[in-house]
Amino acid sequence: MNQHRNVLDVVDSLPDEQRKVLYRELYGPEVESIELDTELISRLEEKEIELKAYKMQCKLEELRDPRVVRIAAIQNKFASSPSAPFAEQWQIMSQRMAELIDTAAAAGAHIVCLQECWTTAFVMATREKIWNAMAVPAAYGPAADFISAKAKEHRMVILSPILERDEAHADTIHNATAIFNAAGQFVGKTRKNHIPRVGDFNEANYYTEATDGHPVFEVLCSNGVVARIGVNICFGRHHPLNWLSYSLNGAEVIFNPSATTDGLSEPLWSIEARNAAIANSVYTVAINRVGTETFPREFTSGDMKPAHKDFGHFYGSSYVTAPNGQRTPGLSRAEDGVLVTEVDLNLQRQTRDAWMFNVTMRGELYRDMLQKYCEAEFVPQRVVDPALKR
Ligand SMILES: NC(=O)NCCC(=O)O
Repeated sequence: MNQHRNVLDVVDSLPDEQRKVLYRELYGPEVESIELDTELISRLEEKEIELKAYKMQCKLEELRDPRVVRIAAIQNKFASSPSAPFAEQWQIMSQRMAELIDTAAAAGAHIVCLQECWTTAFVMATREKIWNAMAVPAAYGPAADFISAKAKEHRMVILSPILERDEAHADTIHNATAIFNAAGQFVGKTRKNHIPRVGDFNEANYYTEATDGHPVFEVLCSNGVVARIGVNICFGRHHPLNWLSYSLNGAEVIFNPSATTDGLSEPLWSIEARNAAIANSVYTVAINRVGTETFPREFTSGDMKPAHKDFGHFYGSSYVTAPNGQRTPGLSRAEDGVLVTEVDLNLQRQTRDAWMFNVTMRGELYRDMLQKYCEAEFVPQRVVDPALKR
């Protein structure tokens, strides 16, 4: 069996009747595919780019116009080699990214998000500081100029997750996402709130937890729709309060640019971003890298395993979930791809009106719990079985 088949490939190979039942149970009502230009698809085959496009369902409302936008996720391998000279790595990577962004534009995307730290290999496993040389400023410099030009060319909002060098703050390094509007202007940046300390993800050697809260960016799409977007970077997807905070600040779509490997998180992948969409009545866009990145020197991870030069396979499988839990099929586990999803942002309010999680959330209950928990004198609220009492 092809090791890169995923659950939907298996579901798709079933007889129609069974496929429909399983699909409904796993992913909600089946999403509609968007017809794509066959010439475009064959051009993309030559470039080894998978393009999938879907449309989420949403009811028409009597008093509000639909607010339809196409949101896109890009997942890709590191196109260069981590052993190549740094300038060459950037050149090859940006060339490949140009093809992927052009693909999203050709499929009519209004907002596109790239994967976590797209400008570099996922170097943090090594703990070597030489890679800091590849960090770039968010608002200016090579990555910003490149993304700004692409945003302007395609009149597309672009979310560009980078390894950031903050020159104004003593050259510190951060894991950030820069947001550019459809005119190519820098809108702002946001940083990673939760830094992993698991497996080979040794990111605390490079940067610290963000202190900028949960900013939500209100952006104007080229079709006139205003969308409110948040960016929950990678490891933050394991933290429900992180998702909640973007949603409380008004996010309608929360992107989750990630880099995560099969031995570690794959069983969690299809659950977490989808659950966050349901719990917060938002669209979520989970994006993961693909491929295996081999570094020039061995590293260890304090887990008693032998030294190694790669940290496993990034399994892609990027997908989108709607506020009502309906989700798209994922992109491939192994190939570069672009996932375009047409959504009506009105579905957020429709879902809230139906389920009322926004009304039943009991904010004050959890405010009080967290307040107590954060105090040094915190005593857990436990009731002990008398049989256990001495
Ligand atoms: N990039 C990153 O935060 N990865 C951590 C591993 C995971 O969250 O699955």
